[in-house]
This record gives sequence, C-alpha cells and structure tokens, in this order.
Amino acid sequence: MEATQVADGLFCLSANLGTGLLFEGMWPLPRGCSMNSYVVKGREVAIVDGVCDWDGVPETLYAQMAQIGVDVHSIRYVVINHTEPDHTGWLKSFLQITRDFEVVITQKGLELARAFYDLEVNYRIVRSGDTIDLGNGKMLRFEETPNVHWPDTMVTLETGTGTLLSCDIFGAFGALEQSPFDDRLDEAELKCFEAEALRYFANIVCRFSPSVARAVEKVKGLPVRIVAPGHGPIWRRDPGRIIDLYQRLASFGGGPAEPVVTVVWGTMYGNTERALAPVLEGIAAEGVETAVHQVPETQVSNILASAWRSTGIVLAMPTYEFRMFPPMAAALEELGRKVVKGKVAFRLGSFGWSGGAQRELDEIVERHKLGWNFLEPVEFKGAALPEQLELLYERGRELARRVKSAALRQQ
Ligand SMILES: Cc1cc2nc3c(=O)[nH]c(=O)nc-3n(C[C@H](O)[C@H](O)[C@H](O)COP(=O)(O)O)c2cc1C
Repeated sequence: MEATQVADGLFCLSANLGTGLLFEGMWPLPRGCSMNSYVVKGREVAIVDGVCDWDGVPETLYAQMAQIGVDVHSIRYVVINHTEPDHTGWLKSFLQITRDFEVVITQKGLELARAFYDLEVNYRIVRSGDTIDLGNGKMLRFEETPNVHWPDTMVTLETGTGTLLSCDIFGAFGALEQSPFDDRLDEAELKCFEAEALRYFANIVCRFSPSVARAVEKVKGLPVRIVAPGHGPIWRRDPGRIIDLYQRLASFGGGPAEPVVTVVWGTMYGNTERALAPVLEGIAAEGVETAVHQVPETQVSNILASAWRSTGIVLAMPTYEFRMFPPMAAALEELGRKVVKGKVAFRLGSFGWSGGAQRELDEIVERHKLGWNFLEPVEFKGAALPEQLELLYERGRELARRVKSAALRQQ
C-alpha cells in the first residue's frame, strides 16, 4: 500500500496481513486484513495508532511516512486509542529511533502499555472531551469508549476535517488493495467488506456488544464526517453506513436479530443428516432463510458470524462416546464463550444405545448462561422413522414461525 490522503492534512498509512495468517492467532483471513495508522499534520505532527511488530511491518510504516514527507523524528504525539499489539507493536522499533515524543493515552491504556513496552517517554493521560491543538486548524479531540474490546479504548476525532479515528470500532477484516476509501469501492466490494465487518464483529468485539452500543451512541453525538478505523475501509462517502451497521450488530447481543436460522450440523454415518432434511424443508416452507454450516468443515469464525446475525439456531448432531459429536461441542463452546445468547433453538440427532449428546448440550448452554429458548428436541435411535421425519418437518415450521415473530425489524 501507498500512503493515501484521507482529508486535508490527514493521511492513512496501512499494512496488510496476508491471507495465510490468523488474526489473534486463530481467526482466518481469507481476504487478509489491513492495519491502518493515521498521520495528522498541523504545525505539529501526530500519529494515531500504528501497526504490529512483525518482520518488516514497522518499516512499511516509516516508508509511507517518507512518502508524505514526514520525518519520524518530527512526530510530536503518538496517540494510542487501544493498546493491543496489532496497533502498538511498532512502538518497540520506534522507541529505538526516538523518545522525543509524547504518548497520548487513557489511564487504563497507560497501565496496559507499560506492561507491554518500555514506555519511559512523556505521556499525557486524556479523558473524554480533552483536546490537543496541532495548529493549522488541526485539532484532536478524545472520547473514551471503554471496553470496546479492551478496557483502555478511546476514539480520536480530528475536528477540522470531522475524521473519526476509531481503531477497532467500525473495523472490518479484508485487506485494502488499491484504495482504502468507500467512494472507490463498488457495491459488490462494499458488500464484501460489510460481510467481513460482521465476521470481525462476531469474532473480535461481540463479547463486548453493550460497550459497543454505548460507544456507537457516543459517536452519533459527535460531528463525524469520515470514519477511519484501524482495520478495513475508510468510510468517506457514507460514514453512516458503517456506524449503522455496528449499531445494528450491537443490538443483536440480546438474541433476536435477523429473521434467519443458522443450522450447524455434523454426522458420522448420515442418519442425522437425513433427518435434518425435513427440518430445512419446514423452515423453507415458512419462507425463512437458513445459513447451513457443517462441522468440522466450517470454521468456527464463520459459524459465529452466522449465529450472531440469526434469531434461530438448529443443532443437528449424533451421540459420540456418551456425549455429543465432538466438533459440535467445540463450535458450541465458542458460541458460549462469545455469549451468543437468547436464540430460538432446536436440536435433533441420532444415537445408538445410551444417548448423551443432549445432556452435554444442556450443560454447555447452562454453563455459559446462553438463555436459548429451545423447542422440544427430537432424538432417534439409528435412522429416524417416517413419523419422526414428519415431526421434524413440523419442528422446522414451528421454529421458523417463532423466528419470524422474534426477529428484529430491519431499520
Ligand atoms: C465412535 C462412536 C461412538 C459412539 N458412541 C455412542 C454412545 O456413547 N452412545 C450412543 O447412544 N451411541 C453412540 N454411537 C452411535 C451413534 O450415535 C449412532 O451410530 C448414530 O446413528 C450416528 O449418527 P450419524 O449417522 O448421524 O453419524 C457411537 C457411534 C460411534 C461411531
């Protein structure tokens, strides 16, 4: 990536993580992921957020600074919206070059940053509403948005251009290839980034969706003209599009979401799969969309994204060694850790002699306090009988009807 001008005196420097890498060591990046850093040039120069410390990445940042005529030694302020190393790792390298700058950070951020870095530099603790005047009409205003991921998080508004440097909130997976701007992307590309924003949300920040909702409310009260996040595109033509998407995704934290059923299924010998078919037919008969994921084939990252936006969940798996089919247990544990709660749910599955899958499912849902509203499960010994297949069709219809009445209306 080349450095790009976002607005007058405000530049985006960006490095892409490749498709072979895993974000946070576990989330796949089939479209890569950008790490966006911003330089604001007034009479004084500030850099807002940075990049990770992986081989060559800080050097990419320095090369892009040179492209926009910024000498690294001239940086007066390093603003840390969020201490996570994907935005701060480069500081290790930067501290070798110069210590003649001020770190601008929240109190919680400083505690965290000191744990990660040798931060013997000047620092300035900021709180909501604090400002730094960089001169030449460039003013940074800080707003704390705690627990949008980590406890330290804040956003920075450059008031002259109305550019919100938002770090993780309003972020999306997906590398930036030619241009970082929404106004240079066609509708299909924007839709791709929206899907990657959903996956990013469900993998990275959904655990904190009440804090995200509060942060979105706060942002809506600010004079924002451009949204420039730490990952993904910069929303310059239509900042409301990503703000509204995040507001909507945060609202799914209670359970009711889109009128969609996520179906997660796994099988060893096909009995459970054959019994799932009438359930899918029943859901379709009610005109409700399904998103179907087989385990272990589907990565849990995608199952999380799908479940987060769905109002209903179907789980289809057999018993295996007195418990449930293990790949299903792994997927459910992840839904539990991310507290995908309040869904309308239904479970079916085959067993041979003792059963046991249902017991483990109950235990996981209870332990994570998921509060799923279950229809009566349908379990069958070996292959489902014709009357059980009819019952499964009816369960599909019933689930779909409940989903339609519980789903949130599209705003
Ligand atoms: C390795 C293995 C372990 C199993 N363990 C149990 C068990 O503990 N209790 C039980 O009732 N059935 C058990 N079963 C039987 C399966 O639940 C049964 O074959 C079921 O029909 C498989 O469903 P599927 O065709 O959808 O894979 C086991 C089957 C296999 C292959």
